[in-house]
Amino acid sequence: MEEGRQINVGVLGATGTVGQRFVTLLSAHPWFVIHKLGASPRSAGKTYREACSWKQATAMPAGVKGMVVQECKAEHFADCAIVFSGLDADAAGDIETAFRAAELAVFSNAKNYRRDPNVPLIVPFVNPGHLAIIPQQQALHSPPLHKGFIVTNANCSTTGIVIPLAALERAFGPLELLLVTTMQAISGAGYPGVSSLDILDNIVPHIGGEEEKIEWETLKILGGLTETETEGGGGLKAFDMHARHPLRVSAACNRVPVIDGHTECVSVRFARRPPPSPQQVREALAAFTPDAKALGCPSAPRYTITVHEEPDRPQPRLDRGYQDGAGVSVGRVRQCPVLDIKFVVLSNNVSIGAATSSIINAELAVLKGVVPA
Ligand SMILES: NC(=O)C1=CN([C@@H]2O[C@H](COP(=O)(O)OP(=O)(O)OC[C@H]3O[C@@H](n4cnc5c(N)ncnc54)[C@H](OP(=O)(O)O)[C@@H]3O)[C@@H](O)[C@H]2O)C=CC1
Ligand SMILES: N[C@@H](CC(=O)OP(=O)(O)O)C(=O)O
Repeated sequence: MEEGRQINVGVLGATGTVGQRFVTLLSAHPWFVIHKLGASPRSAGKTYREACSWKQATAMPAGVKGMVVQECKAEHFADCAIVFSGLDADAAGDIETAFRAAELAVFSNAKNYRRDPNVPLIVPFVNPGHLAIIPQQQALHSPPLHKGFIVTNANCSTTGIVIPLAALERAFGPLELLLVTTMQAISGAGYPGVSSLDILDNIVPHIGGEEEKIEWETLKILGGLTETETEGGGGLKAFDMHARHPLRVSAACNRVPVIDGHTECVSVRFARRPPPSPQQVREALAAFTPDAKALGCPSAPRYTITVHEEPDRPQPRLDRGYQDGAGVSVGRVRQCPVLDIKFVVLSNNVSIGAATSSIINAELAVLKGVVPA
């Protein structure tokens, strides 16, 4: 990335929970400059200040207050090199496809294209190599210039766990079994989210579709790209989740009365015997240095995984704001009498679970030359 170079970006769904986090982070970004904001037809034509019910702890950035919110039509965003999407999933499918067809680079939080074998599902500290599928996606979906593409990031609960899981696989080889129980914040449901009468003084032991997403997304992210022979003879890359990754996953998801920050209790079994000790696991987690850090992504946190020694950490209220929510916190690493090792993960669902991941994915794409700098 050329020194001092600025890249125009747009934010779709800019008025929502994730969109507001995008706006906050991008307003202070060294490369990306917010050029356009988009939301539903209900908000289009209003200034951002009028359209948005601002829920961030910091003030709305001065530079966006007077910007006029656009309808999410590609022609309004034609002069953006990158578009970040915090769109509601009901709207994201058609809009993101239209933006890709209009030759735009889309970095999406929505679930719609995560399963598509030609769309990378990227957690930036885990599988940036999956950006390699983009030329194939462009050839299929982005004629005539082959410039447009969609990159998705993962479900927020998946993101929180795959970061420590990737660190463990890098140090100790493949994982065989994973059991995870989540305690997910209300902000994960967007704004206005779960009604107060449902969530105060309560726990809701069901989040629609969440367990299935954790179970398959983990395999796509930790799995690899494989070459398959096509009729014409050329090698075609594809995500071959199950064949590549031996892991079996079971997730149980709960909504709890916490505003931000998903807490997850994880137990794992390693394929290699004997398994590592809790102390070896702590050291491997703390030492984990992802490519995003080595390559110099400006939004990568100093510590990807913070390992707590205190017996009562991590906690959402105390740990979700550390490093602006860009890393994950792990604690209570101990022996599991049923599998091998168990621990607790805390991740900020709106930051590393959503907007921060998308932004680092875009930084990686710029540094790797996928998006021209
Ligand atoms: N919250 C979280 O922790 C996480 C969320 N996600 C995903 O990110 C996406 C955004 O989530 P979140 O911010 O929580 O959701 P919100 O409900 O808070 O925001 C949704 C946004 O989508 C816009 N929108 C709704 N309908 C349309 C439409 N027809 N056309 C254009 N824009 C529309 C809304 O605009 P308007 O204000 O005008 O209605 C708003 O800006 C979702 O797909 C979600 O699943 C992923 C990971 C974590
Ligand atoms: N379902 C998550 C947030 C979310 O929107 O996930 P997804 O992007 O996978 O639909 C939660 O409620 O905490």
